[in-house]
Formats: sequence, structure tokens, C-alpha cells
Amino acid sequence: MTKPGTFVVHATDGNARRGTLSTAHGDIQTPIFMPVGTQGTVKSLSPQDLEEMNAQIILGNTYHLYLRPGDELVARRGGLHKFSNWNRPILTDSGGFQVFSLKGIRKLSEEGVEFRSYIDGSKHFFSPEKAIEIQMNLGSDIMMVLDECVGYGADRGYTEKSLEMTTRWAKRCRERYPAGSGDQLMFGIVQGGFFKDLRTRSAEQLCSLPFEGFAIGGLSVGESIPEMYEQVHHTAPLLPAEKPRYLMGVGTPLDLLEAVSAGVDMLDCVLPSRNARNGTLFTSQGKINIKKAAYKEDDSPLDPNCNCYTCRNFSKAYLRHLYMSKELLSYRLNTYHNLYFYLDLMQQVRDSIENGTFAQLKARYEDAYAA
Ligand SMILES: CO[C@@H]1O[C@H](CNc2nc3cc4c(=O)[nH]c(N)nc4cc3[nH]2)[C@@H](O)[C@H]1O
Ligand SMILES: [Zn+2]
Repeated sequence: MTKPGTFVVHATDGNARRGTLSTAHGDIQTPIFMPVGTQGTVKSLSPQDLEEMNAQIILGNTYHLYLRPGDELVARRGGLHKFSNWNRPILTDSGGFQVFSLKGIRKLSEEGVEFRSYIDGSKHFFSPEKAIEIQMNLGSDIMMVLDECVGYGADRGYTEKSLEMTTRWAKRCRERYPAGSGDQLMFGIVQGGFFKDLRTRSAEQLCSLPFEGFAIGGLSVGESIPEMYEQVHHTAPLLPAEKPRYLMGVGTPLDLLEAVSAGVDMLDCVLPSRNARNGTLFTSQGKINIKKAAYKEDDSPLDPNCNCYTCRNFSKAYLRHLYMSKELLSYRLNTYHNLYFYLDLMQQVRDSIENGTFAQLKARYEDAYAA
């Protein structure tokens, strides 16, 4: 098995990179989209479904799994892979985003952040070290540092102070689990809000630390698409070319393509799974909403160009019926298709970088998804 953390770039097409990241639970082919499985499950799908659609890595969340069922309970059952019977790579987010984006009381200090459980309101405290200890208990292949994701519209002064603390917290996370001390990888997270010089400072400070990869945080927090793209194109090239670059919480199919064109290698977003549950489905011809009356007697598949279980076996009319009747199977079939679509899109991206046709692929989807 290749040493976990090894990242090899096999081909490039412009700034887009085709790579392989090795982890203790297998290799990840990049660029990659990572389905979100907040509570140790990608909602409505089984590990078998995810393997069938060639999901290579899924996300779990420190905040949620710490609160329920508890990271120590998971550790006693051999860690999150064994507990959820998902034996491919897992990345866990540190909870930084959840703690800072959840409503309700939280107290932030140099030491860490105090917050209340969304389940029963009980008080809890995450230090950077605690956030790493939870991820060590979960046994995730990629751990994220505890950071402060400042909200959209935060002023320069606050953003500047926050990024300095995020760097100090990143150092503490790395010291808690030093590089090479085990098979788990650790990624730093660049902040700096929407101030390019602060993004540069955050990247410089973090990239001097021995992380196996680097994430762009603080985006997809309510800003406009052009504002997000501007920060992605500014920040991605600042990150070491020989390490994986992960854009957190992004995005639509066009966002994925734009981020890859800026040099991003890894992305995650709740969009495909969350939208599936409200009937918004992504297809090769653009987005459709299955609840539309027009589909009532439409016997055609969701997407004629999609080879997924949903598109091969069910009509739009049936999928609309399931959705309108709030049947559980609607969640499953819609989620299956949306994630299959995202994963298949990224397979096309990987192939296009290898044969130098990424720009053409991006243009084709831009036409299909033009507003
Ligand atoms: C577009 O979907 C909406 O927006 C959220 C995705 N946007 C997002 N931005 C993020 C930033 C960070 C960060 O700076 N740090 C850490 N540790 N994790 C992060 C996770 C993030 N997720 C979804 O939850 C959904 O509500
Ligand atoms: Zn499909």
C-alpha cells in the first residue's frame, strides 16, 4: 500500500490537475466530489449503493458524531469505518463550520469554542486538540483542523484577527497529531474572508505547516457566485501544487467545473443530496424539478444520458408520484441519481484532463446549465 498522504499529479490541462491521493483505506482519484454523510450515513443510501456508483470517499462530521452517538462509543466499535461498514476513505470536518454557523449561544476564546448541543441544549467545549481527539476516535482518513469560518460580511478587522487565531489553532491541531505519527492525514483550512490580501496571509501562514493537504474555507457562506469564484481563483494557486487542494461546501455542477479549472482537487456539498429530497434533480440537460405537473404522464427516464439505477428503471411520472406522495423511495431514487450524476461528472472531468479536453467539457455543461 502506498504511504498515506502520498499525492501524485499525473496530468494537467490548464490549471486543472488529475491526481491520486493515497489513504489508509485506499487511493482517491482526483478531481473528486465527496458525498456528505454528516451522521455516518449519506442520507437514504447504503454503502452498497455508494460503492455501486463508485463513490471513493464520503464525509462525516465531528460536531454531529460527537454529540450523537458519541465519538468514544464509535471508537469502542472500532471507529467510523467499522461502525458504518464503509470501508473506503472517510474525511471528517472538524465542526468549525457547524459551531459557527449554528444559531444559539457560543462563546469563542483563544482556548476554543463553547457551544450548545442542537439535540438537548447541553453545553460543550471544543478546543483545537479536542476536535482532533474526536477525529482520532472516529478514525477518519482525513481530519480537518478546528477553524473559525467567519460569516459573510464580516469586516476586515474581525476577519484579520480571526485568521490569525485560526492559524494558531491549526498549529495546535498539528501538534496534537504530528505529521507521520499515524495513518490519518490532516488538512489545514485557509480563511481570510473576501479580502485577497488576508487570504494570501492565511495561505502563507498555513502552508508553512506540515499538513498533507490544504482546504479553502470561509466560502459558500451566502456570497454571490462571482465573489466565490474570485476567491477560489485567487487562493487555489497559493496552495502548494504538490498537495491536494480541497474547496469546502461547494457546490453546483458549474461550481465544481469552475473550481477544478482554478486548480482545486476535492469538493464536498450537501446540494445533490439535499436537493434530491426537495425534488430538484441534476441532469445532463440542466436542472429539473420532478414535482412539475408536466411530468405527470411523462414515461421518459429522468435523464436519457444517465446510466444510473433510477434512470434505467423508473419514469419521470413514477418519480413524480413518489415525490408527491412523500414516499420514502422518492428520497432514495432521487438521491441515488443526483449523487451518481455528480460522481459521473467528476469521472468525465478526470478523463477530460487526461486527454486535454477539459475546457470543452466545461463549456458543454455551461451551455446546458446556462441560467
Ligand atoms: C451550499 O450549501 C450550504 O452551505 C453549506 C456549505 N458551505 C460550506 N462552507 C464551509 C466552510 C467551512 C469552513 O470554513 N471550515 C470548515 N471546517 N468547514 C466548512 C464547511 C463549509 N460548508 C452547506 O452546509 C449548506 O448549508
Ligand atoms: Zn440517473
